[in-house]
Amino acid sequence: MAFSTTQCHHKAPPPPRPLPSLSLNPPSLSSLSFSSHPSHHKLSLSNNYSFGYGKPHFKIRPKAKVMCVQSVPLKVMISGAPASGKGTQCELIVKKFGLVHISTGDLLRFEVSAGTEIGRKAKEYMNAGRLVPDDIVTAMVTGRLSQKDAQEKGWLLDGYPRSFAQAQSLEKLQIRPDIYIALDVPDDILIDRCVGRRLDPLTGKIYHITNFPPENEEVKSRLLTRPDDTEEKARSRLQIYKQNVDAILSTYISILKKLDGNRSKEVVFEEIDSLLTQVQKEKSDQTKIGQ
Ligand SMILES: Nc1ncnc2c1ncn2[C@@H]1O[C@H](COP(=O)(O)OP(=O)(O)OP(=O)(O)O)[C@@H](O)[C@H]1O
Ligand SMILES: Nc1ncnc2c1ncn2[C@@H]1O[C@H](COP(=O)(O)O)[C@@H](O)[C@H]1O
Repeated sequence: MAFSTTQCHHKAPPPPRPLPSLSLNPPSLSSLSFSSHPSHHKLSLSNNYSFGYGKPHFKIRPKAKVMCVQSVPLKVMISGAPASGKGTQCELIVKKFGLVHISTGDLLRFEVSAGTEIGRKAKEYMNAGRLVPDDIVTAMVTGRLSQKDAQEKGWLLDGYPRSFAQAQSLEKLQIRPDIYIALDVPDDILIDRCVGRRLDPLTGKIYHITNFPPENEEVKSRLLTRPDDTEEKARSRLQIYKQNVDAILSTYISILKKLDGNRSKEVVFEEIDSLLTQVQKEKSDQTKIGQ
């Protein structure tokens, strides 16, 4: 099959709200206003209410609290080497759980294609398959996590943290996921997945020339290749991943779930689905107990 070799700077369409006010300074904790306290999820009628004029002749004394239990937003981190299938699983997770997908790679590609100051700084690192400096990425992620949609619907962080320092930045802001999913895939498979990866700039869908070929000629004709998906750059990204992974995992060891990512995407998703459903249930049970 002949595939387009056009290079792209987009893995997905631009984020719902572009980030024009991205600053290189991370927002302070107070401006992030993360709150998952159970009391914020209930409406309590604890007062007595009287109706009528003069001496009240009708009084309501609700004995029970009236509660409005909302589903508790999930906070998920997904990690793994380049091309381990994070983006592919995120498409499926978002469809089922409605979380806000925050991919640092996508955010950076958006900045690059928009020609912003951040994009100009990030481009040389990305094209060389190196990590973009922490201060740039951390400001971008914390800014996005603090937006209303992510706080209300829950979030799915993909591609961050990628270094111990990045993990510590989130810890300092008390931003912790409920679960940390790590996809494990052998090196030779990762390289093949990188080199064969193609992206649809229109839908953001991720394809592979042999594993997931496009549905028709129209889609095929518009597929793009990421500039950092050459074998050489993929190997460099993999090496950087290996240098950092243990230190990052140590931060999330208590909530770490390691999964075999070298199975069909449907089978991998089945396992993720069951883990997230379990976490969601535990969170919602805890909220009910807290009320
Ligand atoms: N379970 C799977 N089996 C076979 N191929 C897969 C599987 N999951 C994803 N792929 C393919 O592997 C390639 C990389 O997938 P994807 O973009 O989801 O990885 P990623 O972890 O998000 O990568 P990166 O960190 O480099 O952005 C794509 O071409 C995708 O179609
Ligand atoms: N968390 C990150 N820290 C530094 N650099 C990053 C981070 N996330 C993404 N990048 C850069 O973007 C490319 C592509 O990322 P993908 O997650 O593979 O889409 C990556 O190689 C870094 O240069």
